Amino acid sequence: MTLPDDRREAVPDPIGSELRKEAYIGLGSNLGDRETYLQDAIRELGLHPLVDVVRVSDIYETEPVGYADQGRFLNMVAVVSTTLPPASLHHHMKEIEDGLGRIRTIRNGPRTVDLDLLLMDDNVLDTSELIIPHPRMWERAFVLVPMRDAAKGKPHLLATIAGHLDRLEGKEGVTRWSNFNWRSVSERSGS
Ligand SMILES: Nc1ncnc2c1ncn2[C@@H]1O[C@H](COP(=O)(O)OP(=O)(O)OP(=O)(O)O)[C@@H](O)[C@H]1O
Ligand SMILES: Nc1nc2c(c(=O)[nH]1)N=C(CO)CN2
Repeated sequence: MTLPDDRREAVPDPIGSELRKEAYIGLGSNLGDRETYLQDAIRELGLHPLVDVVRVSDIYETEPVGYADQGRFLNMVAVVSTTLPPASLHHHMKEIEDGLGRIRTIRNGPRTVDLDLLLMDDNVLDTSELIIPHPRMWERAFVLVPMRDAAKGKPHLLATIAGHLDRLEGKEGVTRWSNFNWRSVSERSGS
């Protein structure tokens, strides 16, 4: 059935695009095979039926911040498109961390893989489990430098990132490590 033009907008979107949001997720690893942990985490993010990985940054090697006596991190940022509410997306991320062997010891300490929910469109949330935007993201060059890659084509967000980066110290501790290798991720998932 075709509707007259003036009625088309009233038809509900069958896949719920009005609920679809873009979420920025920061990933970090400084134990074991760091690059493989990042690739596995990205692959597993996209295995959820309601989560699509739509963009990824390059991978950066970064000096540890907060607790210095640990190895260098690899950090990157992924953007997912999802209809999940924030708490459910966060739950999915925690399951990935646990599945990839993350053991919580000291705050800011070494980890196989850490996933932080940075932004979810313009959502603002402050619960005991989840704060969005992530409360420390704007002061972390290891987040903002890769986020700049993932925010390509989003001028407003890019300007905000650039404003924070201008004021930040420690950017020299963030160096490009490699492209993110989509191919090896899809090879491992058999698609
Ligand atoms: N936006 C968010 N993303 C991820 N975790 C969050 C967020 N907001 C609050 N949290 C909470 O922060 C708690 C500590 O997280 P985590 O163990 O990853 O800390 P950390 O990585 O050592 O330090 P940081 O939080 O500074 O990155 C988690 O239990 C989680 O519930
Ligand atoms: N370079 C770097 N430093 C950190 C990181 C991280 O991902 N990269 N994560 C932390 C806690 O989330 C603390 N310090």
